Amino acid sequence: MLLHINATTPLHSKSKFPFLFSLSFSTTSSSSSSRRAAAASMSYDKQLAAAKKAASVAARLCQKVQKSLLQSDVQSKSDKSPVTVADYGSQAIVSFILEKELASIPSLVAEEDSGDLRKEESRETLHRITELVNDTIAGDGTIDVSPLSDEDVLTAIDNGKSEGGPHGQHWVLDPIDGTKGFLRGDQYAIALALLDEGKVVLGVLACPNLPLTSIAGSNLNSSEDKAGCLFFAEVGAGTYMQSLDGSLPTKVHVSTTENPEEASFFESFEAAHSSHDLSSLIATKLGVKAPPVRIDSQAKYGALSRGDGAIYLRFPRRGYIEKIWDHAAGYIVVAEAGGVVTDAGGKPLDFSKGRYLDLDTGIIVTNEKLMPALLKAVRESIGEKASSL
Ligand SMILES: Nc1ncnc2c1ncn2[C@@H]1O[C@H](COP(=O)(O)O)[C@@H](O)[C@H]1OP(=O)(O)O
Ligand SMILES: [Mg+2]
Ligand SMILES: [Mg+2]
Ligand SMILES: [Mg+2]
Repeated sequence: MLLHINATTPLHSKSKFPFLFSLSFSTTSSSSSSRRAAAASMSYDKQLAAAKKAASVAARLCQKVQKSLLQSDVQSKSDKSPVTVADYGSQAIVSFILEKELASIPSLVAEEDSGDLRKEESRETLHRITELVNDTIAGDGTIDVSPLSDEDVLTAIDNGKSEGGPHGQHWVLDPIDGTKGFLRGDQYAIALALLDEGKVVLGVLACPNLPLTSIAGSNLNSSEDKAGCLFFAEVGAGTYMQSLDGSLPTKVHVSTTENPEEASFFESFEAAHSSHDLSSLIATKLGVKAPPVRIDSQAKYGALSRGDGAIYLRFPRRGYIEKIWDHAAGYIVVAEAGGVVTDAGGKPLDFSKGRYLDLDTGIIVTNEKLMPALLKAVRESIGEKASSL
């Protein structure tokens, strides 16, 4: 293991953030060096700048809504999951800003669509979303555009209908990941990533309620630190974190612990999203001593990327199909920080198959040293659960 004290960013010759000071631990790995090699001829700096701007402005819209959430702001989708004016507003803003900053309509794979908003009974809701989008854009002060109409907002939302896939570039967006956390006033994230030829090449996670300081051992939902975090990663260039109000970025790295007794693990706050029983069995088998840290959304990946915890376990109920927007940004934020993300069978996640992830049972995340023991504990625990049914 090497200890780097960086006055610039000497990670590789294609230095992305020469103005940074950072203290980081790093390990050399074949997977990260091959990612670097693949990235050597490609720069996504312009797209990353656009993505950071889009996610930050969308986060402002979400913060405004979370402060004054009205009953009428929340609706139910056909799958019974909640959706709010902020989910739609955030998607419209990200879609609109990407188009404006990059001067072309983005191919966007995003969670929401305008179907319900086009219904007659949603007219008032749509007006409220348009008003929120226009107020947020005007409040930013750097986006030169005349106010958007309801139709402009619907069109921006519907840009998110792309199917993704293995060819070309596609943006991947969850405008509010963790809507249930958002409604509770807890953690949520605006998660934006870029796929190039089926691979995630950059990711941005805006986490408005995540403290800038470590949440290890603290009650994160009552923290006084309200700045919010913006994590960003570009393939081959590492992961950085800054405050949502624009502090200097610092480089982050996953926990390097090899000892499960020192490791804490993250899982969904919602028991309906991931089996708490199975993760408890895995943690016990592995020798983890600390109780689980339950957080909504991809904020888990952000917190993991800076070493607040060492493991993330996610086991949705049988039959639930994971979507690429629920993991793409989080995946690269953790991978570029030195972490490993696989399905429960140890296979890397494949983001090239369209809107869905095709995977074995669940998703697990940790550092390279702990992964073999974690995979063994996962395999044994799943086996025990199956034989006890
Ligand atoms: N039944 C479910 N099982 C697993 N995940 C779900 C389920 N319903 C919604 N989700 C999605 O899981 C993610 C949040 O999981 P968690 O917060 O538990 O990590 C969100 O993307 C949420 O969607 P959404 O983006 O609509 O909030
Ligand atoms: Mg949703
Ligand atoms: Mg989501
Ligand atoms: Mg969502």
